[in-house]
Amino acid sequence: MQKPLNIGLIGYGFMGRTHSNGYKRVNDFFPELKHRPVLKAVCGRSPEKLKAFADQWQYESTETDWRELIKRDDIDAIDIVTPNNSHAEIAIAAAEAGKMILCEKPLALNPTEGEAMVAAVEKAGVANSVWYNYRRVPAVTMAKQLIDEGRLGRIFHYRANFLQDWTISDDVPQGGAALWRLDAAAAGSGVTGDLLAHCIDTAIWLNGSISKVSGMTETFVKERVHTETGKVQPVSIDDACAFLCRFENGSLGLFESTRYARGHKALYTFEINGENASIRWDLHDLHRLEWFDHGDEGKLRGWRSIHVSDHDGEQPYMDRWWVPGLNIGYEHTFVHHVADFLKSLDTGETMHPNFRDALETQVVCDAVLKSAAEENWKVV
Ligand SMILES: NC(=O)C1=CN([C@@H]2O[C@H](COP(=O)(O)OP(=O)(O)OC[C@H]3O[C@@H](n4cnc5c(N)ncnc54)[C@H](OP(=O)(O)O)[C@@H]3O)[C@@H](O)[C@H]2O)C=CC1
Ligand SMILES: O=C1CO[C@H](CO)[C@@H](O)[C@@H]1O
Repeated sequence: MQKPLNIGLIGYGFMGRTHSNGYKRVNDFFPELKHRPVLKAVCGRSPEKLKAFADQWQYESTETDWRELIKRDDIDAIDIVTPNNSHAEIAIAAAEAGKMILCEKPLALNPTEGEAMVAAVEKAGVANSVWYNYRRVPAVTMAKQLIDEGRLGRIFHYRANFLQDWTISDDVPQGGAALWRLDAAAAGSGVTGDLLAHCIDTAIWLNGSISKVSGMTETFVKERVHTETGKVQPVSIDDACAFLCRFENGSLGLFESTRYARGHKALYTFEINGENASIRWDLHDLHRLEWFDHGDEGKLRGWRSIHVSDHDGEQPYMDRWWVPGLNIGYEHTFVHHVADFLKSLDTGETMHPNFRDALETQVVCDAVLKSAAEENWKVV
């Protein structure tokens, strides 16, 4: 008999759906887990949309004020899937109420908020995690295993991109419920916190801490209509950001993100070059890990395309799904995240990435933005 873990979800948009799907699916595919999420309550400010979501996803109850949700004795874990400017206030209140917390990325608007969040969860001793979900694409997890096994040897280069094209038109407004990502007050930053944060989280996980950065940003469309005021207002988020960095292990990094790469909707790629081998991964072909091994016999040496889908027990997560060779997708990364969170509760092991890990990413984002503004290198 599994122990119920009563979830209070705050926000019911894009991530509200991916997380709810994760909670519903997890025990079917990870039956050994000792906890079972229960969709106890969902919270949002628009009662009608909230009710429709609760009915569709079978939440037991709704709340229109997150403070009321946090006060409830029948909620064990608070899941924060609201815009970035509300993460800190909700998380700190939830920690003070002794709730476990799963928070969406980026952790906060800035490192000051992030530090207060880390202090709150660590003081309260509550389980916490941040949904940097791309770590749990099986091919990305396998890249981590190959690196940790020392197969790449000394690492020289890390490069990553996250490219989109949805804000190219001047007609896209900023702010309000749908377009909060273009409003610095709600989002904190543009592509740096929204997209590069994913690349930085993966990079720190795979290649260790970043010690110095030098960034540049651009805001291509300088003014947009604000959906709430109806007025044309300056745009203060970064539309594009690129940065160079040094990792503590001596390797060099090159990162780029933009919402102005025509033709790209959500292309996340990374490549790592080591002394003995290289790895390449692309979100649009997420099962595939490209692998070059200099130790291969000379005449057969070349890039291998490994389809990470074998359930012989050696490729991460895949033994939980279908027969070898069949694919899973984006949504499964959230199922894996929930599974690993529940496993951490079962075993007492620390879940990663947690608030402290996400603070490290937040600090790098902040240093990149400061470096771009001041046109100099920043020590992280
Ligand atoms: N891990 C990943 O890959 C991804 C992460 N994200 C992150 O997830 C978070 C949410 O993004 P997304 O789901 O796309 O956002 P959406 O705009 O789709 O949804 C936001 C939700 O938050 C609710 N909300 C806003 N303010 C409050 C409030 N004060 N109290 C209660 N509910 C509130 C809104 O409902 P209402 O208006 O009714 O209050 C809405 O349901 C962000 O931090 C984002 O960065 C997003 C996409 C992918
Ligand atoms: O991974 C992601 C994909 O793009 C979204 C924006 O469009 C991001 O918010 C998100 O974190």
